[in-house]
Amino acid sequence: MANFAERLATAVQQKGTPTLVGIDPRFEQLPPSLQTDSSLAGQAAAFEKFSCELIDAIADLVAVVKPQAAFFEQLGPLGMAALAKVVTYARQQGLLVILDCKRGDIGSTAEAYAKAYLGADSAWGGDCLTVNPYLGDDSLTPFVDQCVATDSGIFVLVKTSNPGSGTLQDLSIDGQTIYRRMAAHVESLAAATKMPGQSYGAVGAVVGATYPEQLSELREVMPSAWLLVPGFGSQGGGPKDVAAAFDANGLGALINNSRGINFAFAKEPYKSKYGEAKWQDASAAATRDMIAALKADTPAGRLAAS
Ligand SMILES: O=C(O)c1cc(=O)[nH]c(=O)n1[C@@H]1O[C@H](COP(=O)(O)O)[C@@H](O)[C@H]1O
Repeated sequence: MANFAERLATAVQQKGTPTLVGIDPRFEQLPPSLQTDSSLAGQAAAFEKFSCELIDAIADLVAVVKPQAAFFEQLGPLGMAALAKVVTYARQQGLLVILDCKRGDIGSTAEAYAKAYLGADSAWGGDCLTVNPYLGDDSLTPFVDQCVATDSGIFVLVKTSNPGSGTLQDLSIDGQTIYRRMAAHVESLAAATKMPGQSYGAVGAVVGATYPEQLSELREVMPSAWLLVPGFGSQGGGPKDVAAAFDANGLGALINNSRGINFAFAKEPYKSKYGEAKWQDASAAATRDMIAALKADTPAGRLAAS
């Protein structure tokens, strides 16, 4: 099997878009027809149905999905079982799966997380995992080793999209911000996991669309790292904000949109056109619109198939 960076680049080229659909089910925001049973079992069944139908709606359009574990985890074991089925279903539809679990712990424990989530033969079968690096460099090593052993990948939090991300990440130490220092470490891991002739390694970085200046700075200092860029749509980021995340070929960045695609049926212009009854069509239309916007206003327009 090709390594993660190569599989990702190939998949993005084939679909011709860096659009990443986040799967973030919220029971009270699901189409009302799926809100019939609010017991934990009922919610878990609704999440599974919603997620799989969402995957059906967008599988031909995008290369990657990112299920957010938190929404499934809040339902306990039944939610986690639903998440496992969603991951399997997404992979069966030919999509790459980034498990958004934001794991991180001391090295010996991180090893267990890495084994749990990374690789086709792991219990969760993820192609990729989001990782919280603030326990330090040794906490990342087991994830990186597992990526190399199983042709999988990780995205490390560097500059997150939330309003409070500056509290810690923007602090300056010896004239350098913490996020910039983390970026240097991610770049060294990305470069070390790069195969000869490849542009990117198995280690990528999360950088929010809500901080376009930092996104531009971080693209430059992490030339070997794929960027996962959340914050598009509901958090305020737009195509122009993410344009600097790409390389000259339109590769190197995945732009995530969760709520804007999941619940498109509840917002104009999709609400009037599709409504709740055709919520899957609304999600597909919102995805197509995002693809078109990224194509028009970012280097993603240079992707071969676009
Ligand atoms: O790692 C992430 O995906 C992530 C990092 C970050 O800095 N900001 C961020 O919003 N996310 C996740 O990306 C998704 C964004 O959702 P929307 O704002 O609905 O598009 C959520 O699942 C967040 O948990």
